[in-house]
Amino acid sequence: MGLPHAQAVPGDAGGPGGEVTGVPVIAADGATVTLGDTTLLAPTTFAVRPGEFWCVTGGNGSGKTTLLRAFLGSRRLTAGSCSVRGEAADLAKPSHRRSVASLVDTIPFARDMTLREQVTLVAASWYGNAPKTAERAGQLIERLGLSSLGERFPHQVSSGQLQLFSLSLTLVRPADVVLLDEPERHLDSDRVELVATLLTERAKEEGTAFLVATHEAALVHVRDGRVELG
Ligand SMILES: Nc1ncnc2c1ncn2[C@@H]1O[C@H](COP(=O)(O)OP(=O)(O)OP(=O)(O)O)[C@@H](O)[C@H]1O
Repeated sequence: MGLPHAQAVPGDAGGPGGEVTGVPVIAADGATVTLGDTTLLAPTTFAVRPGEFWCVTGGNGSGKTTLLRAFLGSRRLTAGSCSVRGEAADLAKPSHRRSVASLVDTIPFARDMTLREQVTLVAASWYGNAPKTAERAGQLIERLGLSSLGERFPHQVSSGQLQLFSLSLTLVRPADVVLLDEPERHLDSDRVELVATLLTERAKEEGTAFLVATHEAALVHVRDGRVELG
């Protein structure tokens, strides 16, 4: 018996249900992961263009994290392909790592640096050590409501605040594609709205493509397209 197929659902901005116009920045073509008799990801096909915000939905164990890891290049497919800017997703390629920012697996924190220092350090590694870099980091910290916590260490903030800090480490760098696995973790509904606004603004203003695995209606609501797994 063949594997079930994932279903791509168009959003308000049009999606895979219709013909994709423009060059997709990420594309899955029959992407499948099996391990022996176990299916981690059923064959999945869709394409996301620059500036689009896509959600990946489906029940627990339906393959959302597996799909994100396939685009990250850390999970090998057993059939089909996942490509970023026309090239197979492969973590070993510097060009791939430059294109893709992610919060899929836990980001390690430095215990002895403040939140602001860590976000600024990541920004400086991409944009150089300049006053404008610190300003950029500060603006993101402020947008995520962390300004008053910037001088604290990771062990001095709550789980939701740590999640916002992880998001700021992910979003402070340039990227063609951002992969997020349940960014709503530990966040109250006001913070989820804040994050949804920030992400969709970045998609529209900077042309970043987002692929976001989520169980959160507020994020699904703002999508341009959706991949339904399971
Ligand atoms: N290393 C592994 N070996 C065998 N099965 C695995 C492995 N990793 C994941 N799976 C299985 O693959 C399926 C997909 O897992 P995945 O983590 O992608 O699901 P998910 O949709 O992200 O789930 P959740 O909503 O619970 O986070 C699950 O049934 C899981 O048990």
